[in-house]
Amino acid sequence: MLTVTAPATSANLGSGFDVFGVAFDRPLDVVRVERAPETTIEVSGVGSQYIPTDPAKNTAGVVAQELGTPARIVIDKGVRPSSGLGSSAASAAAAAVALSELYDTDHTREDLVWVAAEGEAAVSGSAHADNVAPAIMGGFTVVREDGVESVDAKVPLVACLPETVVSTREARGVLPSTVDLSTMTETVGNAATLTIGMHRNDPELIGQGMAESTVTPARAALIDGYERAVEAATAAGATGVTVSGAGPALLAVTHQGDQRAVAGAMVDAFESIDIDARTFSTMIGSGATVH
Ligand SMILES: Nc1ncnc2c1ncn2[C@@H]1O[C@H](COP(=O)(O)OP(=O)(O)O)[C@@H](O)[C@H]1O
Ligand SMILES: N[C@@H](CCOP(=O)(O)O)C(=O)O
Repeated sequence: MLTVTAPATSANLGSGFDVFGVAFDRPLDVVRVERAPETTIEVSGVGSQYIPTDPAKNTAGVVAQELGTPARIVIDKGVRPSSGLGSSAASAAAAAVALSELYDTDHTREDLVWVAAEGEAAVSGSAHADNVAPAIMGGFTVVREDGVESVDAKVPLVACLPETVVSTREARGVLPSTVDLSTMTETVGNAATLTIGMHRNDPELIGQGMAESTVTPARAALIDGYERAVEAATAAGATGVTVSGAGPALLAVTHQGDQRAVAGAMVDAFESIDIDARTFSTMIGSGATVH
């Protein structure tokens, strides 16, 4: 079978709601495909009991439908579902690259971003592409309606995943529908600062540019221990901390050498209120890889 891996990703980075994303080095989903008369899905791995095998409800199955590439699709989940680490996107991204390769379609990686986003639409109710873009293209990505830009940034990150579940669909439901002008100006300034930081591989600028005051507080309210974990990570040297995607994971940016301290501080903060948490220390990584 043809094997493709796609990584966990973190979307939004605070100031880039539905626009910014970064690829991790790990964890990864492994997707194997072979041609078949009709699409079937098998799922194993982390949280697989919560993932539908009906192709119409699984992001990888929706991708097969969109591409017109029926296949037996075998998914080994490394990215826990409903984590804020792009679990549904990792499968969609890996499936898009695998099926395109299997059927030798002439899609570019950017084309496949929009195909994989249809898989996301099927599970979250909106075709946001900010997880599938880095999962397919790697690096730091910027998604607009008419294109995807990517920067091969190298910056240390720590993701902290508490043992709670927040679905993207639920976390989109708590968002305000409007922002005022001064908030918009502040957010544009922060997003631009973050983008310059990515170009310079500068954790200070990226951390400052992650600040955001509309989406982040609404989502933080769904995560027990959020403020405590942010304070602990900041005291341990994180240059910025925000909600990863729709949560419940948190994303911290650090200087080289500070990841271990920041990871430990966040785990301790959650454990102090009896919530288990695990961390992933990673650099910004590559996108989907054919093996
Ligand atoms: N291949 C898949 N991998 C993970 N989740 C999937 C997949 N296909 C469908 N889902 C569904 O998507 C939801 C998880 O997606 P989402 O809430 O966006 O979380 P995440 O932030 O981890 O992507 C769950 O309801 C899950 O059952
Ligand atoms: N922009 C989306 C990103 C959702 O990411 P996920 O990893 O939680 O699926 C949003 O903020 O809703």
